[in-house]
Amino acid sequence: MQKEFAYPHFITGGGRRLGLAVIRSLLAQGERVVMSYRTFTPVIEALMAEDVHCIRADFTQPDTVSKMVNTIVAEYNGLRSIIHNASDWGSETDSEDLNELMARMWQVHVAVPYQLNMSLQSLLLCAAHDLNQATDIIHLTDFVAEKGSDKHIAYAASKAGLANLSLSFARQLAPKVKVNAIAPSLLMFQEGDNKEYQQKALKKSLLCLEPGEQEGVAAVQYLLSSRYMTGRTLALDGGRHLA
Ligand SMILES: NC(=O)C1=CN([C@@H]2O[C@H](COP(=O)(O)OP(=O)(O)OC[C@H]3O[C@@H](n4cnc5c(N)ncnc54)[C@H](OP(=O)(O)O)[C@@H]3O)[C@@H](O)[C@H]2O)C=CC1
Ligand SMILES: Nc1nc2c(c(=O)[nH]1)N=C([C@H](O)[C@@H](O)CO)CN2
Repeated sequence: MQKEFAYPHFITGGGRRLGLAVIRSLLAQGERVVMSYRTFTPVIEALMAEDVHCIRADFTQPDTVSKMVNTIVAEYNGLRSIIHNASDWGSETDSEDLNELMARMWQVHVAVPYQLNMSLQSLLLCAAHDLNQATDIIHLTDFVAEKGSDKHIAYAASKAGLANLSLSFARQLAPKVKVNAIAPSLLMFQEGDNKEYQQKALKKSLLCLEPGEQEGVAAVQYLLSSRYMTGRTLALDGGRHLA
């Protein structure tokens, strides 16, 4: 199979909300995109029709992850970025088996991002050499990685692990690859969030607003355009750390 020469962005969990918004912003810039999805929906079908390379992978099923890695390595000579967006916001109250919950949180938020960074870093380095500019790894973490969460304990711990990956990979891959994190506290509510929950969540920050997915898109775009940031976290939290 002829290898593709344009260096695409690779984003995980691109089928909805922030991941999908990031894809749309990259396509609008004329960039090529490879994405992973877990659930096939009409959105995925539409992205395929727009020449987005959509690869199915459930991060709790290692064989689907390995197959995805093999596909990317076989079809591309380099990657412009890896954006780790896929996430499972698991909670202790919704879980009957806490060992399974912790294992799943670690798998989705730490083990697979680690595997992808280790397996695909040569493609990032190759693109950086050819483009003569640094390429990027971006981890979507969470405000609670630093502060903890009493309702999403395993989730918060796994996001802290993901945040730590940013530090290690920033050391390992500099100067050819920049590695940063984005830590939102609130970007957008879930459809099922009731008014009482939303009001309580909004009051946790100084700015008391739901910024929406474009706040996250702007942060991704900043990191991709920055020439001098690595090993850092962009905190998108409305001043919650001071509230
Ligand atoms: N929304 C917010 O306010 C906040 C978001 N964040 C972080 O920002 C990022 C984007 O948030 P948001 O858009 O709300 O995320 P969502 O929870 O809406 O979507 C996450 C994506 O991850 C995918 N995913 C979930 N589990 C798996 C799995 N086991 N294997 C593969 N993919 C999986 C989903 O795939 P599919 O749809 O195909 O099932 C989905 O597309 C996440 O990392 C999140 O933790 C942090 C703080 C606040
Ligand atoms: N994977 C996800 N992680 C998180 C989500 C989400 O919808 N998906 N949402 C939040 C909330 O914004 C929470 O911080 C306040 O309601 C956190 N992480």
